[in-house]
Amino acid sequence: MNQMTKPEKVAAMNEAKISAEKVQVFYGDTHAIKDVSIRIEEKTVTAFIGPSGCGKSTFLRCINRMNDTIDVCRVEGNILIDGEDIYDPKVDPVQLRAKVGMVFQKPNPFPKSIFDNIAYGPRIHGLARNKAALEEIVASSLQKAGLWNEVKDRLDEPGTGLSGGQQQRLCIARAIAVSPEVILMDEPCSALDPIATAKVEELIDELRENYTIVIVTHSMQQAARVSQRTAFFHLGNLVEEGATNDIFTNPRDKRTQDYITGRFG
Ligand SMILES: Nc1ncnc2c1ncn2[C@@H]1O[C@H](COP(=O)(O)OP(=O)(O)OP(=O)(O)O)[C@@H](O)[C@H]1O
Repeated sequence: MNQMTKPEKVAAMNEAKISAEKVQVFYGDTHAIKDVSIRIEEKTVTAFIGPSGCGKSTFLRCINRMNDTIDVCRVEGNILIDGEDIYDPKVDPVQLRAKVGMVFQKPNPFPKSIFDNIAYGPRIHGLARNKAALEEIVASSLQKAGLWNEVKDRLDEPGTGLSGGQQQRLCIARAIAVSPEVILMDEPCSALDPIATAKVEELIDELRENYTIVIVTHSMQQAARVSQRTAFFHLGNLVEEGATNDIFTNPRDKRTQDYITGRFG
């Protein structure tokens, strides 16, 4: 009996939160993602790296169907989250994007108060029973994003009045407010100075306790600092994926080695 249960347990521990199989993405005639299969582990930070134009953002956007919003874009293959096909016609993309939140390169707070930036998602998804419950969600989201102490006395002020780094943490808090399971980050620090970058990186490290995080970054130092897994893309192909430390110290493919040693890209 014990012999039966043990392998099952091991399999469960290795279960992927996100599993992509033979994904192809086309923008009209441009074949941007070529036959990409990857398993992304739960409560782990996975970094997507690779030279400009290799398809990192395109593949990231497949994970919450943001590419649906681009007319010429066509996605083929399978992407499962918790074993469920996210491209199934029964899946509502709005619900999917609450479960799979996204943070963009440039902080993009709504032209609303700090409070309303966070309250917006919970309101449209009906997550709070009353005003007190909404206030509780706003406070806890800002706390989780490490911003509460800086903004608790100015919740009625515009989100756009915060510094760039604070705005990015506001956007992370906004993503957290609808209780996502996965957070996609597309170069979240590229518009931030080194101090704000360090704060966001610290936050990413804390968030991985509760969320599965996928981050696109041009900074190999950042990938090395924040991620446990790294995937290297090149010309639309996923060249290799593995433990971050292995990818940076012992890459299997010459293209990865050339990229991480600065020979191209
Ligand atoms: N909206 C779009 N319409 C047409 N082609 C696009 C679109 N977005 C991306 N592409 C093309 O798809 C390919 C992959 O682009 P993508 O932005 O995913 O690469 P990336 O690795 O994220 O690049 P970068 O690091 O420069 O942001 C490129 O050839 C790009 O020109």
